[in-house]
Amino acid sequence: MPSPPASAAETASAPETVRLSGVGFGYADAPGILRDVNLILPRGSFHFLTGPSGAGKSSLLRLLTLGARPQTGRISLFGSDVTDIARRDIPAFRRRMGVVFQDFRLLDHLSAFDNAALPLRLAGGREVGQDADVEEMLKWVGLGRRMDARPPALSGGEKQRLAIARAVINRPGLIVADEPTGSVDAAMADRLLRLFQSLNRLGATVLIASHDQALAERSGARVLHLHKGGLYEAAA
Ligand SMILES: Nc1ncnc2c1ncn2[C@@H]1O[C@H](COP(=O)(O)OP(=O)(O)OP(=O)(O)O)[C@@H](O)[C@H]1O
Repeated sequence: MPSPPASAAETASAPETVRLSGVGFGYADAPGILRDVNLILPRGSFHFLTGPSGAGKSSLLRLLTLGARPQTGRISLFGSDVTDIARRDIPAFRRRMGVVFQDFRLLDHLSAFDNAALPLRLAGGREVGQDADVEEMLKWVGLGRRMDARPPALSGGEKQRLAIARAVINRPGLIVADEPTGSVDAAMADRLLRLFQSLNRLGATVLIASHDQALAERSGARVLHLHKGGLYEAAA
């Protein structure tokens, strides 16, 4: 995989990247999705989040990525309490996270290359070597021959791999991925897992929501399980 750019993966001195304390969350027609959830992701840790469909995995990730606010409890990221964060302060936190959404959220009018390069462009400027980093990352996820294609011309698995490349290109301190291997075969799932593991070794904190229990077990990562609103750590 590409060598890390000068910007360090993790700059905060806080020992925990994520802390949820007594978090409760639900929707008007689906209350109590999360009840009194406590979670600490130490800096540089790697966790899988499992649970049946509808258990609230995506909802939990949405809280962590500041796409929703908890109804009770507190959330802190990189050592800062973000429970009542002002909207204008959210982008600064988001720039420190790489998020792989279940529905990919790619920009259809941009090429695969430009989608993957977007976080680097948003972070400012075009540093020497950035384009080579993007190319190398796209090759790593098997899109070396599809760099000029736009998302509507990509398969589901290709879109998923592009979404992952975009999420990690900036070496974020926190990587949050929602079913990042749901559309790829087992060999590619293992390859993507290795990418997340490499980034984790470089210092990133990683949380992956997945139905793929076997992948979670193969990863050797700690496994968190959501069930009936509660979060449990599976026995090692
Ligand atoms: N925007 C929303 N408005 C109302 N209800 C919602 C909304 N988003 C999710 N829900 C409901 O909240 C519950 C939890 O959904 P969530 O997507 O968090 O679960 P999940 O564990 O990620 O499921 P899956 O594994 O199927 O992706 C489900 O019952 C879902 O129907």
